[in-house]
Amino acid sequence: MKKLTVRLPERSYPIYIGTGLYQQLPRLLDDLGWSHRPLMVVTDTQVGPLYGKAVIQPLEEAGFKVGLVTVPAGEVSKSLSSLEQLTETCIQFGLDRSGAVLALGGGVIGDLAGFLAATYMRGIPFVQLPTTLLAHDSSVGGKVGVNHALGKNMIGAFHQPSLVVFDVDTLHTLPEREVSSGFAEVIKHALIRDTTFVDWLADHRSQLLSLESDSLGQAIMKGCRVKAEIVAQDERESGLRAVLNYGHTIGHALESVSGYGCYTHGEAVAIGMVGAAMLGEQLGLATGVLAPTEKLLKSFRLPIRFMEKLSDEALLNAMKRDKKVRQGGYTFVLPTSVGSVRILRDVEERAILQVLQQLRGDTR
Ligand SMILES: NC(=O)c1ccc[n+]([C@@H]2O[C@H](COP(=O)([O-])OP(=O)(O)OC[C@H]3O[C@@H](n4cnc5c(N)ncnc54)[C@H](O)[C@@H]3O)[C@@H](O)[C@H]2O)c1
Ligand SMILES: O=C(O)C(=O)C[C@@H](O)[C@H](O)[C@H](O)COP(=O)(O)O
Ligand SMILES: [Zn+2]
Repeated sequence: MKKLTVRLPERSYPIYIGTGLYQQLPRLLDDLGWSHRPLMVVTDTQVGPLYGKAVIQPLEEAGFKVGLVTVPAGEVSKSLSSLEQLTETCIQFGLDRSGAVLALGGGVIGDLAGFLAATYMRGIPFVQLPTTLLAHDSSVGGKVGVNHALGKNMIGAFHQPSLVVFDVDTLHTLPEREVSSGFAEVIKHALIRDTTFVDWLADHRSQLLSLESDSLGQAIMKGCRVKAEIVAQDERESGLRAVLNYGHTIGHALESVSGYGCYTHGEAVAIGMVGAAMLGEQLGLATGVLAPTEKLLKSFRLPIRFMEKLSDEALLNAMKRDKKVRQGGYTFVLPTSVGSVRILRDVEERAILQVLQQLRGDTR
């Protein structure tokens, strides 16, 4: 088991990455001083039947009172109506302020259950138990929330977990599409910060896609390290943290305009990173970024173009509502070279339209 600490002034917490970790949950919760606290496990219809018992049984045997609540699998569950249902279940279970939430699943469950924990009785602690590769990103950093039809993650909070336990054994049941989707955020962490990580990903592609545990554990650790270092410097995104949004200006627009769930989050971010590379090169900020970005994403089976039918107007409107926008100007995280990025405000609409044109081509 490997350990990494997210260092924050008032609420540092550990991330454990390894195999067979759910057996150790009672001890890890005891270490937090949580012995015998009531716990509510939040999961989805796909993950619950696979891993619910493995999480709950050791905790019950150690004397914890554990409830379980399940939402439908998929992005549609990241909604205010799910939050309301979860809140009702917690009240009926008798969860009080001595209790805690355990988020067992991918990023949808992490964001939703984390937001439940942030709002329930004005805030109780929670633990992230990520089960997708993508969730190496979502389980770290404390951004929790739900979607609105008009925009991704429009309703939410910053609420850090007390602990992250990533049992990589769970990744062996992930559908192939979700494995690739997860690599989009791993690649993002490399592209924003670390050329050697970019090269390492290209060199280890076949081991990674076949989920070879040593390489996979290393990729998760490297990705979490990039994220943890940035969050430690800017917990609430007053500046630097926005670099973690690389590919998300276009990515989030694609997700909301195509209808949540049409593209996975990772697929949308992959296309968004290609768009950012096109824009960066067009604006003269960078050269030689687009081709390696496209090559790396394609090699991890990720899309690099989007559907013809999505309109410019709808995508631009969504980008105007992006959370990075200040006083109306389109805001992008753009590459300056492979492994480094900068934030650019007030990007001209004409330049964005050219990129959207270049990005069309997926006819699904
Ligand atoms: N808070 C953050 O910092 C942050 C960062 C990145 C992404 N996100 C959010 O994360 C969400 C995407 O997360 P995701 O890609 O994990 O999606 P997800 O949670 O919907 O999981 C993808 C699919 O895989 C299934 N699944 C999960 N684990 C499984 C397993 N081990 N075996 C078999 N099936 C499994 C799920 O049931 C689901 O159908 C988006 O809403 C995105 O906005 C948040
Ligand atoms: O943690 C962050 O900060 C990120 O931007 C990570 C992103 O991968 C993630 O998708 C996040 O949820 C986006 O945040 P948002 O504030 O743009 O909704
Ligand atoms: Zn993301």
